[in-house]
Amino acid sequence: MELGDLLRPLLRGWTIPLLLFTVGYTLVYLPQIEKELDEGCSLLPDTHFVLYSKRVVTTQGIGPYSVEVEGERIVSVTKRSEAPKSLPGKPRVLDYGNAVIMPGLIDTHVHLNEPGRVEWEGFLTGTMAAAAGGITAVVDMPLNSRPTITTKEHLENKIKASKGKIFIDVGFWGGLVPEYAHNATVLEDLLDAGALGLKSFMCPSGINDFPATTAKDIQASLPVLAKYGRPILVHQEVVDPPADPAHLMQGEPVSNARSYQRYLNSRPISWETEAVRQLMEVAKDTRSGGVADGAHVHVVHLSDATNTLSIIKEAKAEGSSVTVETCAHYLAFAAEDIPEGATQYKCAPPIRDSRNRELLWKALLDGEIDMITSDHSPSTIDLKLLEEGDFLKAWGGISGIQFSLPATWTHGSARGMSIEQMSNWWSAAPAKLANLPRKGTLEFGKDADIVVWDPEASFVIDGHYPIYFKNKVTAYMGHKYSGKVITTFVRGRQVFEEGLHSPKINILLV
Ligand SMILES: NC(=O)N[C@H]1NC(=O)NC1=O
Ligand SMILES: [Zn+2]
Ligand SMILES: [Zn+2]
Repeated sequence: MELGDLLRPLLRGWTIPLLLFTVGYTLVYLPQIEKELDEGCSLLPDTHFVLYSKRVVTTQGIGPYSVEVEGERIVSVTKRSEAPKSLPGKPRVLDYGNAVIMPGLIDTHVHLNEPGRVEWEGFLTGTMAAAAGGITAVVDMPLNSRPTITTKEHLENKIKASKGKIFIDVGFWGGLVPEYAHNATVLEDLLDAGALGLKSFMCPSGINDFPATTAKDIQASLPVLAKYGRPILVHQEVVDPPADPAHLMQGEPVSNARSYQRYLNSRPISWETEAVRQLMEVAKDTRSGGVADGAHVHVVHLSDATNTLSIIKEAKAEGSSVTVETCAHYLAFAAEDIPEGATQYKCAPPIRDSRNRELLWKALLDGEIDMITSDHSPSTIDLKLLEEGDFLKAWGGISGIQFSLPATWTHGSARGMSIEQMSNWWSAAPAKLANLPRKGTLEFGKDADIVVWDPEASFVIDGHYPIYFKNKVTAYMGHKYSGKVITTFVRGRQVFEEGLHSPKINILLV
């Protein structure tokens, strides 16, 4: 007798129950499993919990508060001198004592380079590093992925490439290049597909399929951006006076290319000042009643705190809709301290002298610079030419997303910066730039995007330090910082806690 013959009479009576079970399983149980999988995206099993510490950064000031999280949102922020008790039937209380509970950082200037250059970085490693650094959302730049994100199709392709690979919220800037700058349909399609705004370069970007735009090209995009109430972010250098050919990573070998001063001379302050002068001319269109009223111009990675900043201040005072960021590395490092051949410090515009660094800090503290980003722009290690130490030919870009918080805190607290100021530059202001109204502060109804960190804990980034971004060459290596991230929550999911990451969460801001 075959096995089937044996089972047949047994199954006969079971046919209907089996059928019912299958249908029930598919309709009721499978969705439940999906939900549990999503819940498994957190290191914490709870979906309703309370965070407490003596130093919570709220819109009412910093102090002892409890922050209640339910699902993805903050459902209450309450002042109280003691941690609430964990009682049966009540949400679990996580008491972080004297640590700081703060809105997660939002880094609006990050190059994740996927698809197309995953050997440089990627969604997985880049967002793991961000989560470990207390960053709960990044906005990815349209370069250096391949293709660059200049059309709707390219953006859709990038969104697809991110599926199942991200630990935090990720949004996207679209790219503005001369080919489409005057084509409103292409730009509108890109914005409709979810781009949070546009980004362009006023000088060669180092990536061939992302050519430079002129101020006129940028001006042409502004009425489209006005219609959507979105910003254009601009890399503010123009090759003026005409090039020292060395800066373009081509040309003949140049003597003393290992000297940082040599590199600094190749990209003078005048490049930055002239670009911003041209840009602030076209930004006049954003003024109230102007042809691009509703659009916004954002200057990325300000490195010069002298003439360039003065022009930006003037444009703001005259009513143009303008903001400016600087990067953690301009606030942490100074040209005089960069060793010969140390190309891990190469970026553009370059890190300038310590006098300028102090002026950048003063401008932040005086409210003249609006926010800070990482401009995390990695490449493979070989492109950094660490052995030759050739500053003129090495890839220009600093990897450091994981260290933004400790670097800002260490250098800022030494200059009188408060935790609330830091939170404003790293969370509230970038949320506004990227138009993310549910993010940036700890308030009722907002996304539960939270970092808990210890300002007093210090550490050295050495060869043993766990670095999560892909290519572990960084300007921050060898330096000592205070400000250790304890844990990071993204929309109520605990995605990082002291060396451990949750499974990926896969949420996009588009
Ligand atoms: N292409 C690219 O990422 N360039 C960036 N690197 C850098 O240091 N400045 C930049 O604009
Ligand atoms: Zn740039
Ligand atoms: Zn950049």
